[in-house]
Amino acid sequence: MGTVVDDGKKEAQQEALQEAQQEAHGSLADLNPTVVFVLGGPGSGKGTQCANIVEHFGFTHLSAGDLLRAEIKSGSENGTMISDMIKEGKIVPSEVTIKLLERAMLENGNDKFLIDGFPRNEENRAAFEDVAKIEPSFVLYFDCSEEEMERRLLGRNQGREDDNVETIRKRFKVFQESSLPVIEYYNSKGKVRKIDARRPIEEVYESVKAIFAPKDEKAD
Ligand SMILES: Nc1ncnc2c1ncn2[C@@H]1O[C@H](COP(=O)(O)OP(=O)(O)OP(=O)(O)O)[C@@H](O)[C@H]1O
Ligand SMILES: Nc1ccn([C@@H]2O[C@H](COP(=O)(O)O)[C@@H](O)[C@H]2O)c(=O)n1
Repeated sequence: MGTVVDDGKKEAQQEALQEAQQEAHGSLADLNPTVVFVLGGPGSGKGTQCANIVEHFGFTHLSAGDLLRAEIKSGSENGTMISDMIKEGKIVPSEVTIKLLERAMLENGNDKFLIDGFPRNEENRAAFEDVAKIEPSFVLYFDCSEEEMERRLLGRNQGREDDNVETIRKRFKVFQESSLPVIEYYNSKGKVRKIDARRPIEEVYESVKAIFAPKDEKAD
């Protein structure tokens, strides 16, 4: 167990590291990126469609869930807390997730980001707005039935600890209670582009393409 002095030292080191990173990579305000939030229930196909968008439209894909899982693997002091939250389908405190997103955006340096699986609740949304001062251009919302999402997640086979029936149902509940209100918030601002995600991957992508390359513009 660390002493108070050790903890204080660690915090100071982290702050210094963050300042150094900011100096090296600038700030999000300098970068002023285009951001599209990609939302939808677990297993609705967000990651699958993001890969297509990256390939054809020059966006960088940042999945909040992937960043959190990488943080666990890195041996970070937050690793155990994050792992426990993910196993329960709970939402990790915003400051943790936002730091990871901010760092990834600055390190990457692209000015077009698909932010997948974020904001997951009202706290995520308000905190990101506060820290990053970025409004999304729009929100891509993949709408899918729970029955279909559960079928997909049980067949995903990526060894994820949260892809089991018990946790999947908890994740559905969190989506209904915490994430849908965020989608409704953006809908009230005219920012939601809703896609029927129950269809086959290629058909869903046709609808996605129409949003990113309207009318006669063609993707590569
Ligand atoms: N339209 C689709 N039809 C059938 N299967 C699909 C479709 N889209 C994605 N899948 C499959 O469903 C599984 C979940 O997809 P994906 O990982 O893209 O979902 P996600 O929304 O990113 O999930 P999560 O939020 O849990 O990370 C994957 O195995 C993927 O291959
Ligand atoms: N903004 C977020 C995003 C994700 N989480 C946690 O990660 C789990 C997996 O997320 P996926 O998007 O990869 O399905 C999710 O169930 C949460 O536990 C989070 O806390 N905050």
